[in-house]
Order: sequence, then structure tokens, then C-alpha cells
Amino acid sequence: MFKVLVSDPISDLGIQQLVDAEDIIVDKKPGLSEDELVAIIGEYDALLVRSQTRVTARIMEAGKLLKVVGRAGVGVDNIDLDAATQRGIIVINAPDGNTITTCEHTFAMMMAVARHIPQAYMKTVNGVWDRKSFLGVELRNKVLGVLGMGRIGSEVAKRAKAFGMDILGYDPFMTEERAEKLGIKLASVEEIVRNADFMTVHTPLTPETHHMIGKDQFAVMKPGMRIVNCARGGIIDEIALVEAIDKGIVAGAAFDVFEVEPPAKDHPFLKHPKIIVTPHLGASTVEAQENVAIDVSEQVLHILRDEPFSNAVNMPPIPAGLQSKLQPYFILGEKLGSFISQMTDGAVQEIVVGYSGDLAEVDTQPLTRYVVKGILSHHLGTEQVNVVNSMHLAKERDVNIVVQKSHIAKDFTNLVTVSLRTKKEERTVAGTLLTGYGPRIVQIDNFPVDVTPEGNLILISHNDKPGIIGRVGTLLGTNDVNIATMQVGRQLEGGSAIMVLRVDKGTPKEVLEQLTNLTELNTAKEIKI
Ligand SMILES: NC(=O)c1ccc[n+]([C@@H]2O[C@H](COP(=O)([O-])OP(=O)(O)OC[C@H]3O[C@@H](n4cnc5c(N)ncnc54)[C@H](O)[C@@H]3O)[C@@H](O)[C@H]2O)c1
Ligand SMILES: O=C(O)CC[C@@H](O)C(=O)O
Repeated sequence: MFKVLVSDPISDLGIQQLVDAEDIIVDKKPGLSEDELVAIIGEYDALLVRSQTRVTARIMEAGKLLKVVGRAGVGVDNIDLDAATQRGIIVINAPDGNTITTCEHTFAMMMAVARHIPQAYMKTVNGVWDRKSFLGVELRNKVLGVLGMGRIGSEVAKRAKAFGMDILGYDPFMTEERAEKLGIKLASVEEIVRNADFMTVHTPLTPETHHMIGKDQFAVMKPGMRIVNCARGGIIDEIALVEAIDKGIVAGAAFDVFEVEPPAKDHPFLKHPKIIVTPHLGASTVEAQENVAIDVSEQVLHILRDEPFSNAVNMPPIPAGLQSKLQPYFILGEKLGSFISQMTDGAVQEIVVGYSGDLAEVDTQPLTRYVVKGILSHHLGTEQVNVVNSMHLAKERDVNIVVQKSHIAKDFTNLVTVSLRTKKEERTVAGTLLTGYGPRIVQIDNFPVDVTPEGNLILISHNDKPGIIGRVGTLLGTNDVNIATMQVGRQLEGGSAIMVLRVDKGTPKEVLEQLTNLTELNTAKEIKI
């Protein structure tokens, strides 16, 4: 007999298959505190949550029998994935069940902000018949900018076409071919900000998307824009948005999500006449709640019964023999993936992973998953991508993955080479494990280097001319960026060259821009590992 605890309000119909199962006992106890959960979780094999329960490391630790945590929804930001992985607890989610519902909520919000529905409602029910203050705008013939063209963003784009809107879409994984199929135009964030009448965000919250719409974007924004966020709080800088509305740049905003939820009582959105809000209701329909609960219950049943399952968002078990052989390479593979995705521009089309030397002899599939995880995590967020789903996510985005093996590894016993082909360019890094020293990057494009992939790095491509290293050092020094180590690689004297600097802290954007403007310097990119 297995025991399942449901600790958030989850659709009864959705979990009916668990209730009906002869080998399962279901207890519904919504609203427990962390301490209360810690006290009882020890007797349960599975925990089912929505977004309210924070499944912390303490709860996992106390869950001695816990095999699976099921999230009825997409985001797993309320679950400590590392703690789950460490304890061998499988975390699953239901990524598809609430797509349409959230897309429809986005439209409800877009139309409400276009026609001032909540504001007009408030006045009318308070006895004021005001037909002058609420002149709206049509959606027809307007430009809609969609940031994040995944499941929800793509559905929004499809429906916006029916409203007669022109759609500009931005997503690092969007290719011209897919954009053409969807009938949208690919654009950069800046093009969207400068040209859209409405803008809606549908990305995960990652270090890259955090405040992706902030002061700089509002400064160049098309006046009169209306903005919708039904994705995650923090993608749009809340304070900068209020300023932009007060300056007359933004005409109105509709938010379902907040940087801190629930927002404080004095949050500037809550009394602003041009901002409408809902309390994270994007996924709250009967249909979506049933869908996600059915999906997640089905997978929980499979896991408890030791049957094949899908939608795991953390680490799968790897056979013991292979685990010990490959384990040290997992870190190298993921770091190479992260490094190359940060140094390469454009939508990813192909990943080529080469294994040379001893590695050519073993089943490297788990290692490839780590490389792909490192690449995709940069764009999709570490919370969403893991070694279970990385290949699936790449396939979903039409990214071709090629694996090549060779018994010869030139100067190294083992070498992992990763090439990334995008619409714009093709780049390569190679790395090895040095006994006693750990992972090393030994090649960047055609340049031999010796770089420990760790911390804050700056990758510079320049022309090999006297004085350039000094100029870079002086510029960083004057901006209080301390260089810890430096590596320079070139092929020919006076030809193109690269520099890899390790610095003590993150490099501000302006400093990177100033670096790029130095004579004989082509590009300067920050890489964080
Ligand atoms: N309000 C709600 O109740 C609710 C409900 C469901 C989902 N969500 C949230 O909506 C968001 C989208 O969900 P989804 O199911 O469509 O996810 P998805 O993974 O299918 O799509 C996200 C897309 O964002 C893209 N992306 C990543 N970084 C980007 C960047 N810097 N710029 C542009 N695009 C970038 C990814 O390539 C991906 O295609 C998530 O944040 C999810 O948690 C909210
Ligand atoms: O459970 C909810 O209602 C939130 C759902 C949503 O934010 C998600 O990520 O799926």
C-alpha cells in the first residue's frame, strides 16, 4: 500500500484515479505549515502540490519514504529540486495541462487593459455612470510583441492573429522556419519594445529574463504601449514600469504575477489607476486544474508502481557501473554546454558533441544529456531543464543533436568537444578532465587555451596587437573589476586572438560595452559558470 499526501487544493476529479486505486491511500490536507508537513511527511510515499506548498529540503529530509513529488502545474520554483535529486526523490510536473487556460487569461488581461474593464466596473457598481473616462483601443491592426514563444507564447500568437494583430516574436529558440509556420515575424527585444502596441511575456524567470524589461527598455519604448505579464513576477521590473506609466510612456499594464507573492499591501500596482491585477490566476480554470491533476496523478501512479513515467524534472538514476565512470565528466559536460551557449549568438539549430579517447568506448548518452542541459539551461532556466528532459526539450525545439566518437584524442586521454550551430554562427569549445585539477577548457574555436570553467569570466576576441592586453587591464581596473587570472590564445602573430579573464565579481553591462569599443577588440562577453 502506498500513501499519497495532497497538500494544496487540487481538483478532486483530477486525483480520482489515485483515490480509486486499490494500492493507494490518499490524504487531503491543504494549508499545512512547513513544521506540520515535516511532522507527518515520514509516512507518505508521494506528495502532490500546486504552487502554495513550499517543498523544502527539510520536508524532503523528513520524507524517509518519499519517492515522488508531483507538481500540478508547470513551474517547480516552490520545490527544492537539488534536495530532491540528492535524496533520489523524483519531481514531476504537468507542463501541458494549463497552456490554453493561461493563454486565454492573457487575452482576458489584454482586453481588460485595452478597454479599462475593471476600472469601469468599479465605477459602475459604485453608482457612477461614467462613459467619458474609459475610451479604449482596438486590438485589430495593432502590433503585439511576444517575448517567449514556447507553449503559451505560441498559443497567444495564434489567437492574436484572429484578432487581426501583427505579431513580433522573440525567443532564442525560434527559427525563421517556425516563425513562418506560425505566421509571425522574428524580432529582437529592442525591435519589439520600439514597435509594439501591446507586449506580453511568456518566458520562465531566469537570471537572463530577470528584469529583461527595465529602465533601458522603457527609455526607448513606443509611447502608449500596453503590457501584460501572466508568466512570472520579475521578468518586468515593477518599479521601472510604474515610473514609465507615470511618465506617460506606458498606457496600461495587466499583471497576474508579482516579484513577491502575495504582494505587500502597499505595493505600487495595487492602487494604480492604470494597472490591473489578478492573484496568479493564469492556470485557474476547471479544465486546467483537472488536466494538470490528471496528468500528475497518472505519473505518480506509474512511479509508485515502478512503471515507465514521463515529465520528470530532476535526475534519473544511472546504472551504478556507468555512474562511477562518467560522474566526473558530468560536471565538465554541463560546464562546456553552459560556456558555449553564453559565447554563441542566435537561435540554436544544431549541437555536435564529440567524445575522443577512452570516452569513445563507453555509453556516453547520460553525458550528452548533461551537455545539452548546460546549453538549454542558459535559455530555459535551470528550474525547467534537467538531465531527464534536456534531450526532449531540444527535440521539441527542432534542435538537431549529433554525437561523434573517435578513439584518438590528440594530446589528451579524454576530450569532450561541443560545437553549437546557430542561425548566426558556429562556435566550438573542448574540455578535458585533468587528474588532480578537475575540468579544463583546452580549446575555444581554433585557439588552444587552458581555462578552469568556474566563476565570472570575460571572453574577448581581438586582434593580436601590442598594447591591447594593457588597455583591457586598465579599463577593467578603472571600473573596479579585478582580474584574478588571464589566458590569451592566438594562432598567428598579429592575427585574430582571444582572451579569457577570470574576474572577482560580475562585470557591469556598461563596462562590457566600453571593452567592445576598444580599438582592435571585436567582442567582449561575460560568461558565468
Ligand atoms: N500565471 C500562471 O498561472 C502561469 C500558468 C502557466 C505557466 N506560467 C508561466 O508562463 C511561462 C511560460 O510557460 P510555458 O509553458 O509557455 O513555458 P515554455 O517552456 O513552453 O516556454 C518558455 C519559452 O521562453 C523562452 N525563453 C527563455 N529565455 C528567454 C529569453 N531570454 N527571451 C525570450 N524567450 C526566452 C524559451 O525558449 C521557451 O520557448 C513560465 O514562466 C510559466 O511558469 C504561468
Ligand atoms: O498552481 C497554480 O495555479 C500556478 C500555476 C502556474 O504558475 C504554473 O507554473 O503552472
